[in-house]
Amino acid sequence: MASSSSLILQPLILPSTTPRAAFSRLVFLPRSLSPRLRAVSLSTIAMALRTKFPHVLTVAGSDSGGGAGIQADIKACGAMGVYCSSVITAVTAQNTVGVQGVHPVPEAFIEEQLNSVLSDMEVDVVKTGMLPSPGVIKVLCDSLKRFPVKALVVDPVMVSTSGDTLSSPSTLSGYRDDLFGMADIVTPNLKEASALLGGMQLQTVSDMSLAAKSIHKFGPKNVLVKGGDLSGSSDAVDVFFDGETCYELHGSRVQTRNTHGTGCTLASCIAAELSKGSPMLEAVKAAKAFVENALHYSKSIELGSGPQGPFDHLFRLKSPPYNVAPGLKFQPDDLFLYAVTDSGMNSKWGRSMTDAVEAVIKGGATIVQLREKHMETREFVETATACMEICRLHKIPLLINDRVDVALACNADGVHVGQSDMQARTVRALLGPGKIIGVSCKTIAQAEQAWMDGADYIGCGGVFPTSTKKDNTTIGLEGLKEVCLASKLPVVAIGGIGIGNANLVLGTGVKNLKGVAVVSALFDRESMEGETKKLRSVLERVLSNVSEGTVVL
Ligand SMILES: Cc1ncc(COP(=O)(O)OP(=O)(O)O)c(N)n1
Ligand SMILES: Cc1ncsc1CCOP(=O)(O)O
Ligand SMILES: [Mg+2]
Repeated sequence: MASSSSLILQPLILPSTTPRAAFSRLVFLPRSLSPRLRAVSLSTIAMALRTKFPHVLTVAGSDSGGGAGIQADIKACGAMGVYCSSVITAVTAQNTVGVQGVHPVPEAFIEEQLNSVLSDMEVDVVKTGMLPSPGVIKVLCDSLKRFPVKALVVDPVMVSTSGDTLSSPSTLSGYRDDLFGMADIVTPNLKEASALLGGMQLQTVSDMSLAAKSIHKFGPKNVLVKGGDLSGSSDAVDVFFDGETCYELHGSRVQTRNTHGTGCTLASCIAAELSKGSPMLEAVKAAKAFVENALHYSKSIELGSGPQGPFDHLFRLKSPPYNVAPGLKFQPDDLFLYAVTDSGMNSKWGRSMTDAVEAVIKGGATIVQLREKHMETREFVETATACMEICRLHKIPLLINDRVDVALACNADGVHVGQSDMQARTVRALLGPGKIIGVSCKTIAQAEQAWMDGADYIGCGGVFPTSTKKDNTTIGLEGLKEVCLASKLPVVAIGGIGIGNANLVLGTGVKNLKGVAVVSALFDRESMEGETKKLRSVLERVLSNVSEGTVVL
């Protein structure tokens, strides 16, 4: 083995994002190598370590308004951290009012653009948008046969939301007979799915499932039917079919006029995620979350006088990182065993907050809230940051009680607020759409307000008398049921709950009552892990009895 004196330290300039990453890429070569061999070795290593930049090629039309088409695709891919090249199939004159003109690019020149990019630039995924004529579809299919790529995403753009035609009806057979068979996914909206299926009526989610299955027969590996235009639906439901299973993907319907380009963006984000190596369903979910976030952040944009405005793909550049960092997405079932800490109890038993959090997670807690009424702010942030690390490791959401500032500082998954804390609507504005917000409610009116304010769940209680929270009114099981039945939100019960009475709570069998939140029954005990395990097994037993129809009291 060469001694250190016979080694040269040869830093290679290789793609790296941080100084630390650059340092870890320094390469040692023996001094004894001839300069020529050294040069050859270095270039071989450089080639081997070269970072391949994920690359999406979009084949679509230009939107002069910048909200949809090629412009949306490039911005979306950039926002997802992916390189995007573009083959332009048509130039459109459009704005927020509608499409004023379409100027198709000659097919031979589309072919030339495809050749230029595909022959040279290592494209991973091709995404298609506006393909104005059957001839363009044929040119594209031929190019893809000559230059195969890892995946093909087809957004069968036919008519703009303003009702203007973007591709001739004769393209329908080109899509169905030629392009779909090569596609990894096709992403029609309701109108496009209906046109592809000869005018089939699509009015419900089950119609969408049928449509997805029928379109799958044309040959694509996966189909996503987008339900953004489904009338009477309070959320944004898309149906994904992978040839075996149909999935309903629910998202929140963002109230905004700035929706121009959502279809192009969704398909581009799917392509971008695929180019990074994500599996298809994960790519679709990530794309849907991106679009939902972008719509949220763009609600206040005012551009143009028409009915449909553009949104901001690059919202992440302007938002503080804690607002957009992907945290744990809220799942109502996370409320099943909700552990709420108490520093008084921890110090009584001589344990740190981190040990306490680790113990309840090991015992089976499904979500944790740090409820610290007296801790100094600096200590609270440090403790919360340490607890966040533990929770992240175990994929358990961590919420902060009352203190939005602490939640922001430690990038917690969310905040729980009560009726005298900051209003949930303000918390939502500060935390952004991706974070979890819980609100304490004792009445139907409070539950309605929590829903309107954008809360994710309700904490309802005290169900039984408790000495943990002073002067707290007890609402009983009846009060709990009343709030649950009046709200669409998932509910967690709190107050005086433990191993001895958790069955009474979950045994009510109310559908949106998802779990129990517990302080003293876990933290004012010698073995927190053991107590959490016991409570979890009680809850699981009740749940299985309830789902079999037996209510255990
Ligand atoms: C899950 C859960 N539900 C209710 C509460 C109570 O919150 P709040 O009414 O703000 O009272 P304090 O906890 O702040 O005393 C909660 N913390 N968690
Ligand atoms: C925070 C809170 N909110 C309503 S009751 C309560 C206290 C619950 O504590 P315990 O589980 O010890 O009864
Ligand atoms: Mg509070």
